[in-house]
Amino acid sequence: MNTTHAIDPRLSSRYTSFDEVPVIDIGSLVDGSDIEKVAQEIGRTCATVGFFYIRNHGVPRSLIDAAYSQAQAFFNLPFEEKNRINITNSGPTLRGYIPTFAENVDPEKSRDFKECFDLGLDETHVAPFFGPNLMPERPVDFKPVLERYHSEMLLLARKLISAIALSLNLPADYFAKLQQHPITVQRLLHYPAQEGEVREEEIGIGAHTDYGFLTILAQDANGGLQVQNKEGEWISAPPIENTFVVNIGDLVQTFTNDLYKSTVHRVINTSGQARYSLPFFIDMDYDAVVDVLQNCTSEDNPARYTPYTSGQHKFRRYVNSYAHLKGTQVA
Ligand SMILES: O=C(O)CCC(=O)C(=O)O
Ligand SMILES: [Fe+2]
Repeated sequence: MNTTHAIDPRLSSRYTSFDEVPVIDIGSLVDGSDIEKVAQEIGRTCATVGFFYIRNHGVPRSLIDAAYSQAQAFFNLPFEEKNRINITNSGPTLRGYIPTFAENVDPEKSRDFKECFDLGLDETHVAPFFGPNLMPERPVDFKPVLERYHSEMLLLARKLISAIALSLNLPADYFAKLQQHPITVQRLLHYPAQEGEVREEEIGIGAHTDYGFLTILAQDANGGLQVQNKEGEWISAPPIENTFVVNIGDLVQTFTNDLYKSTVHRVINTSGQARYSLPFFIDMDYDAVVDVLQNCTSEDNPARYTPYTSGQHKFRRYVNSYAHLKGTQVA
């Protein structure tokens, strides 16, 4: 990665050894040979970093490459064509195309210089965040390739989630029971090349935590993802071949009474190139209640959260970040 131009000093990150965002080999979780070992490692990392790379995840390289190709072909379409499937036309489904600056995850501080496309799998289930996708007419293989990619992500997420349950001394299917029809979003992201000095007021994606349970991210070779550590320092999470970046979201932090961290992160694309990434998000069922786990409380450490539903939390966070939802009443 070449840093081709000056960067606002407030945006600098400290490159540290990969140990800071650890790499976990999940081969024995994927093939079932030593689930417990991987679960313990994931648990330790969730309690310290909240972010980790996974290696030996079993997702074919050819499928990941195909998903990137479809994303690039889609974002290369004329704006008017993409804008026909704008998320604002999707009603409560909240799927489709999101132009630059239409979603700002840290709106007080920065505008997000990114465009997105969101799709889901469950097109018949009836609840907000579910329903028909808004699919583009081109590229022709967009729908089948991305649905396949999304399905693979869901399978992988379920394995990781069972490991998270085991790491908390819960039955492997503890969370799965609250994820019969989970809200999922497969997002495609395009961060256009930023010209001139990159300033904090306008970066790829502003500082935020993820709203859901778990995120699995494929990032291209251009870098730019930064993760905030306990001291408030920004640590780079550079691309590593044949890995995904996994992070836990707000729902896990609530379930675990802050034991596991929903870590703040952002993207600053100083590569001088267009950057693409493919984050997959999984929450719980829309109506599932997110409440502090009993085994994460004690007399000295009472519950720090009052229960809420998964859908309620996601919708609140959307209202804060989507221009077209500003001012919407939230239950
Ligand atoms: O593009 C990335 O590397 C991260 C994106 C992200 O944080 C998000 O979509 O929530
Ligand atoms: Fe994120």
